[in-house]
Amino acid sequence: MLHYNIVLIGMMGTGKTTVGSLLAAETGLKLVDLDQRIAMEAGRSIPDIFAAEGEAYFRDLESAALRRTLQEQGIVLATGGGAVLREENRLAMRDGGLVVALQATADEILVRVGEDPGRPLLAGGAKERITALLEERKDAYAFAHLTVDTSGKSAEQVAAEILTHYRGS
Ligand SMILES: Nc1ncnc2c1ncn2[C@@H]1O[C@H](COP(=O)(O)OP(=O)(O)OP(=O)(O)O)[C@@H](O)[C@H]1O
Ligand SMILES: O=C(O)C1=C[C@@H](O)[C@@H](O)[C@H](O)C1
Ligand SMILES: [Mg+2]
Repeated sequence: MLHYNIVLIGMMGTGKTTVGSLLAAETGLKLVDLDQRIAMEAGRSIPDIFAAEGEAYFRDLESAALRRTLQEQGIVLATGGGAVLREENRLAMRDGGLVVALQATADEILVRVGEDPGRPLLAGGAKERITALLEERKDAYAFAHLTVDTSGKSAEQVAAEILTHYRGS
């Protein structure tokens, strides 16, 4: 098999954690959620890190955690929505596993995440922020080996689609 790890990328609310957990259950790979790992290692929540230290500090923690995590084998890695922003991260992901981008429309993302205060980058108008971030980041998500449109599909359908590719890769 060419790729052992599966790396899920995509905007907030595209289903990385949900689909990642289904993939882990189906394959026996271990689910690692990068946001959860960063928060656990820092001993505080992601909104707290953003508020106290700023986004650049969070991105440094994220890059370091990503690099370390990708040294593991046999994982499904659900990354944070902005983990693709740095080129070094994109290269590490492509080297580290089958990179799958999950896509959804801004309207669908809004329904899924609501006005969640746990997502600092959506503060001050979730719909506008989601639309702007999707536009800003569309090139950054395009490096994936596989892109799956999740609109109108259940998380189970999305996971099944990914597994077909994973098993054939
Ligand atoms: N294919 C889907 N169809 C409908 N709802 C979904 C789908 N996938 C996930 N969801 C729901 O959308 C919400 C967000 O999903 P999830 O937390 O998995 O996204 P995420 O990509 O991990 O977001 P974040 O980047 O913020 O961690 C959850 O309530 C989840 O149940
Ligand atoms: O899209 C983003 O930039 C983010 C997404 C979340 O997963 C977290 O990593 C954090 O809230 C930043
Ligand atoms: Mg998640």
